[in-house]
Amino acid sequence: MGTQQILVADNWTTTAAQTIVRLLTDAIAARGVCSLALAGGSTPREVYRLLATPTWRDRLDWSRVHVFWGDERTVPPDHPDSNYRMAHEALLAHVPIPPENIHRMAGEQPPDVAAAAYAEELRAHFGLPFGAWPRFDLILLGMGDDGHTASLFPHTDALCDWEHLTHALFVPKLNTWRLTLTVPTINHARHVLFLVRGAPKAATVARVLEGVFAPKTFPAMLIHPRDGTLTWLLDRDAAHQLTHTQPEYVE
Ligand SMILES: O=C(O)[C@H](O)[C@@H](O)[C@H](O)[C@H](O)COP(=O)(O)O
Repeated sequence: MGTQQILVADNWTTTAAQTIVRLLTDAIAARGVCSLALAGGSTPREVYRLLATPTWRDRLDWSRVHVFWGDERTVPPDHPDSNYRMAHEALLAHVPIPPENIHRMAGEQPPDVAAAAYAEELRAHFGLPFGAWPRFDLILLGMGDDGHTASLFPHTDALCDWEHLTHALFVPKLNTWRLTLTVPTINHARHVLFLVRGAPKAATVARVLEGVFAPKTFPAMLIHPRDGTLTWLLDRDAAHQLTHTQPEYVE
């Protein structure tokens, strides 16, 4: 069974970067290469920008890093809403990562086509026999104030997909389609790191970490790596409604 830790960091962005570099460095030392799935949205942008600065950029051998996405919007890669575009602008354009190491979800394709193609790309990269699951070294996740993570949105069919590596889903509240890794794909990772900050997320953080199990309403509750670590990295604002959980406070 996996392990869970809750960290509350005063220097949240630096702690996030340190954690990512440590986990990827360990993976490279162990297997010569690592696989990182990026989160989208706005929260991780500052972490990506820090990782792209010269002092941080040189802490990783980017030739040994393969970058994937946990989810993507159904837009072209140059669209302002694209998670690929955000990561490219904040990080990937500034580090010496070979283009072939960047595994983009094709948001511009029809959703089902893009999801199936990404599943094939995962099978090829990880060399998966049929029925096997990819084992990412690190998956970064954000969380919406509705408890969604990646594009696993409340009360959608994506939450019940225990068969596929990826899923294309229509999200009624957004009136749009999304692409996402499925719960089992995420839960087969070696490490999952939730990056959540800010007071607006505090009530949902407390509900997900301390409330009654209600995964259809709070899909982040579904994330528990079977044989890996789950780390919630919070700032004090996002953690301030926790009542009986004992987080570890770090600088
Ligand atoms: O594509 C996305 O939007 C993300 O993958 C999504 O799961 C995000 O992490 C949450 O919505 C939080 O978004 P913020 O960081 O912008 O609050």
